[in-house]
Amino acid sequence: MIGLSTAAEVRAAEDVLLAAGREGALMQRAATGLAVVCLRLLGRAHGARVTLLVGAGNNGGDALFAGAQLAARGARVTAVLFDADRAHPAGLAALRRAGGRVTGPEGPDGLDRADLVLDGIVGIGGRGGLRTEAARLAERAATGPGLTVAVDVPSGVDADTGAVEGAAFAAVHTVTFGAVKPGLVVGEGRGYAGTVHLVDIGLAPHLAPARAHQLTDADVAAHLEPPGPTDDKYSRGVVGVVAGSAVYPGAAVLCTGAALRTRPGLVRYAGTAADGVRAAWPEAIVTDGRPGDAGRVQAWVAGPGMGTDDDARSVLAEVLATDLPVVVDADALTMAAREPDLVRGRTAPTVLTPHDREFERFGVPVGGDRISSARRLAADLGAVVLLKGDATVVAAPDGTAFVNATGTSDLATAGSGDVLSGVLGSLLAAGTPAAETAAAAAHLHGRAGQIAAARGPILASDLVRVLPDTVGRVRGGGDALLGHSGA
Ligand SMILES: NC(=O)C1=CN([C@@H]2O[C@H](COP(=O)(O)OP(=O)(O)OC[C@H]3O[C@@H](n4cnc5c(N)ncnc54)[C@H](OP(=O)(O)O)[C@@H]3O)[C@@H](O)[C@H]2O)[C@@H](O)CC1
Ligand SMILES: Nc1ncnc2c1ncn2[C@@H]1O[C@H](COP(=O)(O)OP(=O)(O)O)[C@@H](O)[C@H]1O
Ligand SMILES: [K+]
Repeated sequence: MIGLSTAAEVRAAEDVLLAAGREGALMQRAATGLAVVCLRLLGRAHGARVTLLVGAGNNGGDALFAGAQLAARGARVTAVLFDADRAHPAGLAALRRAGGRVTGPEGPDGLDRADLVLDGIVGIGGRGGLRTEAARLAERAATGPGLTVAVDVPSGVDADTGAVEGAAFAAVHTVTFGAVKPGLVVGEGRGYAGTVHLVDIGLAPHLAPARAHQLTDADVAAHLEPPGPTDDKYSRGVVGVVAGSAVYPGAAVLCTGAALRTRPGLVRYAGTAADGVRAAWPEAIVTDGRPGDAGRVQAWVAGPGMGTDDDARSVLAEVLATDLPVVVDADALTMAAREPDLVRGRTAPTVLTPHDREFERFGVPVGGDRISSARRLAADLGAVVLLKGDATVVAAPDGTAFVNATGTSDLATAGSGDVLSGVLGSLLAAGTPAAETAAAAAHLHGRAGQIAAARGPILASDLVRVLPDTVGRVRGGGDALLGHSGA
């Protein structure tokens, strides 16, 4: 599991080392780690043209020291100082000693010919979008030839939330220090950070336990244990699906198929799409009656394509009245938003899976801080909230959160959410803790998207088709295989 630490948590850990007089060492570790990544990205130092955008804080100091290391190896380094009087003095001296050039925001910045641009404008001390001068140069960097690399955090991105208010530096790579910050992997910030590289500067022993996490393939593999010699079709966890309708059986077919393909023990279906489900999945146990007619299950998935009329409402209420885990998706979310008391007060886990428009039906739009929004709704309803997006966020009522690392825009296709709810129901039926299980489902769904899209555009049914292969590859520790960048 990768911990995501806020700026305050990072500063608190830094303070312990600063109190021990280690300030210089911290910055040297950061700058050296940064220079090493830059060298790797450049492939060579000698003759490479590097522009540093340097703000007045320690973030600029990191850029200056790293620039000095690159200059010492023969790179042609130009530092653009936004505030010449306040630039990190030791960093500036080091750059000058190594032969780097120094200019101001109006000077010859080299951006039009740069091989690499380092964004040391602001780090975790930044507030709001970039100021005018910084915004102008960030824009030129984005449209110029140089590979854009952010120092610690892309300037203009809120390190804690990923919110971007105004202009920000668009990085292809971000080299971050001590811990991955949430804003690099969630919301708008994710798009500005690009590939995240974590540099260890010795903070780990002093960091507070993270309240937000990213799962790796190894974490998710623990939810995908193959059956043992004493297992049978019941012991692996039976999932029940209430979804679809006679007119629209597609959602039921996708959801049931995803549940079957994730953990092929037993899936029961109850509802008016029974004929369609039977035809598509002869392995499912199907009834056109009520949930109570379906037989025993260990978790329910309710919602995709089930409608929102009185019949649908009574089916949802029946499922929510059980003491079993329930996934509330799609039409079931619409009904739960109208009547939150259907969910509040349940003792068994409930997992709500809204996208932004469905989330808003519960009263408040998501806004720029997706983790806090998901946490608030989770605490309000006493339910796990899986907020879909390019980086899906999962929050538990106690504030524990997860940000998914495997999202791919290929998942933006009709029925993709129905597949996710089937995967999730299947994993929840094993009885594992709901929030981490929801995060594991989002991870697996994203991996399925990556695998299915390797050959071209995908349909939701392609996700279902590749699920067994996806499970196998995740079990096999596929992080490297699948190009997981993580941190
Ligand atoms: N502590 C340590 O030992 C270590 C710290 N490390 C590094 O230090 C970084 C934190 O440094 P920090 O605290 O000095 O703040 P920092 O991010 O440079 O920002 C302050 C500057 O930004 C400016 N500014 C603010 N908003 C702005 C905006 N919207 N647009 C434009 N400018 C804006 C603000 O200007 P002011 O408001 O003062 O005019 C001020 O000049 C951290 O991210 C990591 O890189 C590592 O070396 C490891 C060891
Ligand atoms: N741009 C994107 N990048 C990554 N994932 C996405 C993107 N757009 C949608 N998704 C994912 O695709 C799924 C879509 O779900 P949903 O909107 O419920 O679709 P549907 O209702 O058609 O089944 C979610 O898991 C969401 O996280
Ligand atoms: K920065």
